[in-house]
Amino acid sequence: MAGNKFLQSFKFAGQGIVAAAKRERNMKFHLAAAVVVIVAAALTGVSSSEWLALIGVIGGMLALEMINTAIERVVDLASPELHPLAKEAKDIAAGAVLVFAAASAIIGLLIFLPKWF
Ligand SMILES: Nc1ncnc2c1ncn2[C@@H]1O[C@H](COP(=O)(O)OP(=O)(O)OP(=O)(O)O)[C@@H](O)[C@H]1O
Repeated sequence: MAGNKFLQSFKFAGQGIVAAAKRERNMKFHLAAAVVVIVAAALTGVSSSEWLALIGVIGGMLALEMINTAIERVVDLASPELHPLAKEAKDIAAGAVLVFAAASAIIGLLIFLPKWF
C-alpha cells in the first residue's frame, strides 16, 4: 500500500539517522554542539528570527554531515582501493562540511557575541 511505503521510508530514514549518530564521531560532535547552541540560545534569549537562523544552521549542519557520511560509505564501497577520484570525492565532501561549519560559526558569533559582551 502507498501509505505503508510512505511510513516505511520514514523508518529507513530514522535508521539512517541512528546509524550516523552511533557510528560517526563527527556526527556525535555536531549533535553535542547543537544541544549546546540550543541551551545557550534559550538561556541567553534570542529573537524569533535568530531562532530561525540557528535552527536552519543546525539542521543544515546535521543534514550535510549525514550526506558527507553517505558519500564516504559509497566511495568505500565503489573504491576500496586508493584512487585519486575517491580521494577527491571524499575531500570535496569534507570541504563542503567545512564551508558550512565556518558559515555556521560566523552566524553563531554574530548572534551571541553582541548579547554577551
Ligand atoms: N579510497 C581512497 N582513495 C584515496 N584516498 C582516500 C580513500 N579513502 C580515503 N582517502 C583519503 O583519506 C581521507 C580520510 O578518509 P576517511 O574515509 O578515513 O574519512 P574521514 O575524513 O576520516 O571520515 P571519518 O572520520 O568520518 O571516517 C579522505 O579525505 C581522503 O583524502
